[in-house]
Amino acid sequence: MSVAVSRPSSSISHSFDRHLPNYDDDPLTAALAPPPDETAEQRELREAAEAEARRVSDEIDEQLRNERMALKKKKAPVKVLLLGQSESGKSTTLKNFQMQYARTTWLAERSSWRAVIQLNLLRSINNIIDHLSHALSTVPPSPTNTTTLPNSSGSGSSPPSPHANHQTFSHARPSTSTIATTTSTGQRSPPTRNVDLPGITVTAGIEEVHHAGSDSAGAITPPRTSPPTSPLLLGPLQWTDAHRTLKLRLAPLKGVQQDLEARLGSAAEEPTTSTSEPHDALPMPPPPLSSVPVTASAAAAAASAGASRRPQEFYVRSRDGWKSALEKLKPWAPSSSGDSAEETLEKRARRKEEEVSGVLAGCGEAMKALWEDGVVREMLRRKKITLENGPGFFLNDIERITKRDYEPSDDDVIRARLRTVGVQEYSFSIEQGRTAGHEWLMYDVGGTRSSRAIWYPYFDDMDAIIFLAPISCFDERLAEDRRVNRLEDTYMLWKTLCGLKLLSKTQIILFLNKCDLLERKLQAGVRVRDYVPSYGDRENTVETVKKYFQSHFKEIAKQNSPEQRRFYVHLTTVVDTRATAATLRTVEEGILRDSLRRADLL
Ligand SMILES: Nc1nc2c(ncn2[C@@H]2O[C@H](COP(=O)(O)OP(=O)(O)OP(=O)(O)O)[C@@H](O)[C@H]2O)c(=O)[nH]1
Ligand SMILES: [Mg+2]
Repeated sequence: MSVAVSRPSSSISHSFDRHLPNYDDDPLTAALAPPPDETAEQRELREAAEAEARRVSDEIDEQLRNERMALKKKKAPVKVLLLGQSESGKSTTLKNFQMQYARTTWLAERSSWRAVIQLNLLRSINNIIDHLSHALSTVPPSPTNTTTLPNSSGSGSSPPSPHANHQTFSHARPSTSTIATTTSTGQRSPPTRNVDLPGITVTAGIEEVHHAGSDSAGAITPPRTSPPTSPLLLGPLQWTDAHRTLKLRLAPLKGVQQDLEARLGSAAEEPTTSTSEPHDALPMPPPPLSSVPVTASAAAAAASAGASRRPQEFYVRSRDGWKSALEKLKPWAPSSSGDSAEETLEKRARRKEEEVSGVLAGCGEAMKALWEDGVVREMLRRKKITLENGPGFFLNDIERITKRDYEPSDDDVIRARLRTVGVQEYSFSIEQGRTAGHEWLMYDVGGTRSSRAIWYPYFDDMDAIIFLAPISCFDERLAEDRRVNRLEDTYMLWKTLCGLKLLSKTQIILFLNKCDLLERKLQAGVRVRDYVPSYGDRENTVETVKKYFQSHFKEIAKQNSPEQRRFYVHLTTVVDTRATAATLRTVEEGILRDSLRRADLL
């Protein structure tokens, strides 16, 4: 059949023309071809119909393309960045996520935290010993007060050090003294203690200790509670030879701390004050973000740009952070092969671990005696040292942690302190619940001032930011720069983040954290208005203070955001895993909903 085909006028038809030079015998082309006697009016109508068909077709193509992208986005992991100053609780929040949503990995990693927890405990003990040594150096040893060193059989463990064992000092007669101690929660224990160890008796030598506000006023807060009622408190501390013995007995712990620190690397170091630190809360100028992908090299580049300030801080290893530090400390799996060099290393490492556990087990009772000693507590109180409120506080768990077969609990891991160095990426898949199956990528960053330069490359492409603001810190100063108030620094950071145009469409969720410590401080009588003048004459109650801080953060966000954004806020105590689980469920669903909604809008 031969059909005459008039040349179609549309571009589609032209392209047909090019690729299929001869249609004469094609029935489909014949069917679609305009009638040979088409009038000008008909032709106009036909062409309009063709144009409309093309438009609809293009629209469908576009829609399909968008749906494909949205689907891809939906399948892509939800990305969340944790931000906030150092010790604000970022890693602790990440741990809560991991514990709740990636239980299998959590359980697999849990025992790796043992060394970190041991180190946390050793830091506290050695800190006390430093103060004790200083105090003892100022008093001459008593000729009558003598003590024997504890032997190592008490806890069934090996001697901590050859020179600390088997030494005998003449014995101190225990006297009956009555000591009230303060627990980590601020409660007083019954006033009944003499400190007795196998082979050692610590005589406290004071009758009563009153320190209602002693343990919770915070590191730089002068206690504002009523003065002690007992005049004995005002006198010199009654040091005895038992304290000297304790000091000697615990001397090997310094070396063990150094050993663990060496194994953990720079994450185990806490920042020290540097007055040359930059004053701005978020120091580095942002690089051209749109062109910077979230990669290890981008982070490393940004890091090295800031490295001139404090090189040791920029030990950036994107995608690992504390995870790799823990990796180093993972219990060594038994090797099935022969006596290879690797196995020798393994054996050595395992032996080291056993040595650490052995020393701790040997010193457990002496450590407990030191921490529970009334004179030592009184010394700490007078020096306004509140270890209970600090990071990695495990002094109330000495007995458990110094056991040779100690295994960290969930709670121990949550409370363990290991500074984040660089950026740690953590991925997990929600295991159950309404959002099961979704992949998440969480980024945890180091929060010290000099670490913040490496945050920028991560701002791009985040579904949400969780910003941790520790509201108990209103009376504290930054460890890395003692001139800067911690709350002030957090305000500055919050303001900067809210003001960034790049983040104007990113959901920012604010965690007003460390509410438990805030409560403790207020109960101890610390007044917010003494540190935050704008607080004025408001009541110094927990609820009023929380409300005040909340509205202040809200106001900063409102005034500085380039576009209006919803204010998401949660009052948290992220070491409280139960309460945090409920918060995280809300946060997780909210972030996911927002991420999917944005995907649909693409
Ligand atoms: N009491 C109490 N302690 C908390 C809370 N949140 C965190 N901590 C403790 O504070 C310490 C510091 O918390 P991290 O989560 O390590 O802080 P970070 O923000 O990751 O700090 P960097 O890694 O230095 O940036 C840890 O020992 C936590 O256990 C809280 O709400 N209450
Ligand atoms: Mg951290």
